[in-house]
Amino acid sequence: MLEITDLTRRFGDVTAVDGVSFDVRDGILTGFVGGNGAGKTTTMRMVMGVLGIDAGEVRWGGRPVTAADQRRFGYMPEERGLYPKQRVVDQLVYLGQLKGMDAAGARRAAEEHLERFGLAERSRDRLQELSLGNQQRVQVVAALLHRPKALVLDEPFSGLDPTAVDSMADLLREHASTGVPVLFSSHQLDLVERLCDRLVILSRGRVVASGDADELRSRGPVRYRLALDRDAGWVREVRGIHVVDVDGPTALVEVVDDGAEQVVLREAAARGGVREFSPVRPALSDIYREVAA
Ligand SMILES: Nc1ncnc2c1ncn2[C@@H]1O[C@H](COP(=O)(O)OP(=O)(O)OP(=O)(O)O)[C@@H](O)[C@H]1O
Repeated sequence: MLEITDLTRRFGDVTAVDGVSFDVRDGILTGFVGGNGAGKTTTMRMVMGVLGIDAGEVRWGGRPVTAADQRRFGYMPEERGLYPKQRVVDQLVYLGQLKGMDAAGARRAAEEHLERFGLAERSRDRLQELSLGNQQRVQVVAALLHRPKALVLDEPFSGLDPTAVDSMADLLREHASTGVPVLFSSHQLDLVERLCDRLVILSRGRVVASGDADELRSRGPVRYRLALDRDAGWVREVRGIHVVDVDGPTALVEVVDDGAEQVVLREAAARGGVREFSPVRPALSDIYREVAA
């Protein structure tokens, strides 16, 4: 497990990362979400040891992380950093060797992963001849090649088409299922919600929420959908609720005072013609907007 405690980094007057704490647990995917400039990249760089830490610490396996540990992690940096003119497979073999693999083992692993991503036929191409999405896949292969002990990926899904997103997600899940902690950043909340076991939401350098999707949703407002066979405008008169929307015979209401939904239900039943009265789980995007506001 990677434990990130009170991590802080300043650039001049800007505190890019401000006392950030969260765990990246073994065997699951943790999504790191936040808007532009929230501090995701800076946090990941500190975890990987490519940027100094002003305060706080990163622990691995219960003790402070070392440079030797970080070499055994897989990292996909924001600045992708592969060589455009070098052939795909040669560059993967080279990177594998830098990570301590022998040439034959690195070649085998590279070919296996390229095959997996449908890139086997491109392995002799120069990187710059590939589409941006395929270059991205090669970049992820580079991070995975040496069977890393932990994976830290900065925006691995950006620019990928839906099929590539699915194959990338399968690959990450497969690695996670071998007990590896996986942390990846993304702007795409819907994607993170679909793929992740846990989410960490960052805003202006601070963690504003973390947990699994259900836990986060349960912090959101409780809403009910009401559908009648006649106009639902009367809900506006009910106390203890906030009316989010009324559209003819349907209404969406938010419970402000505990139990106020029962008042709505009783009133609806008394008026007759209730077709539906059901709780609505808030979308994670609503929670995100609320906590990141
Ligand atoms: N090397 C640097 N020098 C000065 N300021 C920096 C540096 N790196 C990051 N920052 C600032 O730190 C803050 C956090 O940036 P960071 O890149 O970590 O955010 P992010 O969440 O990864 O954003 P994005 O999703 O846009 O990549 C921003 O205000 C950014 O301008």
